Amino acid sequence: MNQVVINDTTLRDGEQAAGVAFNLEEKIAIAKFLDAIGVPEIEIGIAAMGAAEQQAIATIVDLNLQAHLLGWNRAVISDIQASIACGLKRVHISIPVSAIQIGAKFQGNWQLVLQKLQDSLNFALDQGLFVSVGGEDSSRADEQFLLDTVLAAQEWGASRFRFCDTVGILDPFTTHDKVKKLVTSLSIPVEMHTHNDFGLATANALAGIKAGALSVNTTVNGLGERAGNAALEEVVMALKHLSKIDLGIDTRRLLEISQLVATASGYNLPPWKAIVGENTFAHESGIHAHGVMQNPHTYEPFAPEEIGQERRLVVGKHSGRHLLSNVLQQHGIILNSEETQSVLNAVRQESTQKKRSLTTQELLSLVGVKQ
Ligand SMILES: CC(=O)SCCNC(=O)CCNC(=O)[C@H](O)C(C)(C)COP(=O)(O)OP(=O)(O)OC[C@H]1O[C@@H](n2cnc3c(N)ncnc32)[C@H](O)[C@@H]1OP(=O)(O)O
Ligand SMILES: O=C(O)CCC(=O)C(=O)O
Repeated sequence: MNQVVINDTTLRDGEQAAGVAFNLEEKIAIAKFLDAIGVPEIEIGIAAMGAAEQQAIATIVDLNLQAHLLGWNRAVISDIQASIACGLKRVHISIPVSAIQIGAKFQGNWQLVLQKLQDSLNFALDQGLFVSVGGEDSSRADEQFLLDTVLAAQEWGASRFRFCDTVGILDPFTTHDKVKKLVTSLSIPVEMHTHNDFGLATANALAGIKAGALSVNTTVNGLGERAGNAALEEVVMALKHLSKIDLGIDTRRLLEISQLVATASGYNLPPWKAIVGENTFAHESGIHAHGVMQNPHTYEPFAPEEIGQERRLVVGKHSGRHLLSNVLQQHGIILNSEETQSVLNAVRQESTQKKRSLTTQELLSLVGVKQ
């Protein structure tokens, strides 16, 4: 299998999440971090948005990162001129490809859309740029029209095609079928761009890769339009552990970049967020904690250190004797069986009342230890 690459779009689709607006420092920090952990390509913004965005793009270009930097454009020559003015050498040109999108935006005039693509593509190629072409709403497009469009883009000189499940309506099986058809008919690589409206963005990205896609769009924390995109941390870890594809990303810093983007976006993650949520390596339930204390693999799919996280054993409503004794022993407290059960009952009561697990201090004061 050829090497699969990440093209992270936290700074473009990620920032399109309603209510998210990164400032220049945050954009620079995110771009540098993505580069530092080995993300090979970063979609850094939309120059057509105006002066502030152009300044941010140009500043990131000037950082001379290892990663390839890509700018997002409509099939509009002035958009591409704006990208060029920022110093970008790679541009992505997007056109709508489904009947519903072409109907709403171009009154159903698909010839006009193709003409705009050809004109803007020619313009970008004349400037010596690498050009990726995106099919907005590829998943709802007529399959023959989509294929004809992509074949035309390939013939006109596009270097890659982005298959977009713009409204996240695919499942992994349908994704695999659709992407396989494209991959077998094209000589340029296919890139996956999947949305999470039904919670399937990562699964669909993986299905596309299994079908032969060689590039995948991600965003840190899955940030993005509506329910978001395929999450960088999920795609990287699922490919590594489930598909045995190591992308060479420094996974030990995934938690750190997740926290950076969460802060910059102004949105905290739910504790159960896959890979980077604060509970992904926390064990409270008696049976789980007992198992983990014998062998962490009983209830952990990989070691927490692999993403820069730490394991936590937490005493709460669902805890059992083994966990409780273990925690108390760490504080020099050894109880007999009856005493342990009585503390456990008190833990259940207090935890239910407080609607959370207990801090060590709260546990110790239940046992009568003064701190
Ligand atoms: C699925 C996606 O995520 S696509 C990316 C979406 N991202 C964004 O929209 C964020 C950044 N966007 C912006 O800042 C603005 O929308 C701009 C600068 C691109 C355009 O702004 P405005 O000129 O004010 O237009 P507005 O956003 O209201 O409407 C979009 C226009 O682009 C046109 N358009 C939409 N998609 C495309 C396309 N792929 N190629 C060419 N034109 C397009 C629409 O038909 C409409 O054209 P019109 O002004 O001639 O009617
Ligand atoms: O890049 C494109 O072509 C469109 C990307 C996009 O954000 C989407 O379709 O959801």
